[in-house]
Amino acid sequence: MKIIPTAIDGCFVIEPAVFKDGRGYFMETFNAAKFKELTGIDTPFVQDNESYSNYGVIRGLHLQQGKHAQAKLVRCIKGTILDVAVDLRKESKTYMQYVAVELSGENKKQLYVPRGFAHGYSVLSEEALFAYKCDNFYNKGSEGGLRYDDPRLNIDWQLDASKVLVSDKDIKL
Ligand SMILES: Cc1cn([C@H]2C[C@H](O)[C@@H](COP(=O)(O)OP(=O)(O)O[C@H]3O[C@@H](C)C(=O)[C@@H](O)[C@H]3O)O2)c(=O)[nH]c1=O
Repeated sequence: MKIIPTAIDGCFVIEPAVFKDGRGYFMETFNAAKFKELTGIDTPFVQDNESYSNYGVIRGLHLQQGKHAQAKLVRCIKGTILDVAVDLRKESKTYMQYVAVELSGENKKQLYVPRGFAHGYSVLSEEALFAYKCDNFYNKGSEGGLRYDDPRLNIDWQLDASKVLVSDKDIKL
């Protein structure tokens, strides 16, 4: 397992060790002890989520606020996505800056998104299976976010604009 820092403090990429053999491969997708040793974060992840989407879907940019804030450890099991984390920590040097990382079933990279970030992703492949761990429970009443096309961010989601599919909830952000 390797930790690769990003341009934003506290947000980093994880490359798990992958053991390939004649049968296929094996990898640890999360190991609390190694995670703590390498990152210093003693994370009590309490919820695991999975979502499936087709090409053109953008989910985000989401966060939960206040005491319901969530850190997330995200990965793409199948397909390819562009994962985006926007720093909304008011005191941060990189406030309103973002990291964008391609995560795929092939590269097996994970992104750690700290509390105080808005998070989203676009689906670049025909289909994508996405999974993530959260260190706080889902709380509908504390949901907030930014629109995927917020002009202050001007994120290139790497999609054909005519194929973009966003939920009604996310259009209203
Ligand atoms: C996120 C979530 C949703 N739900 C329900 C609410 C709703 O009826 C249905 C779909 O919810 P959403 O449209 O919010 O799902 P989605 O747009 O996939 O929301 C997710 O997007 C990504 C980018 C994130 O970062 C996540 O934290 C989460 O906000 O699932 C839960 O029951 N538990 C959860 O933890």
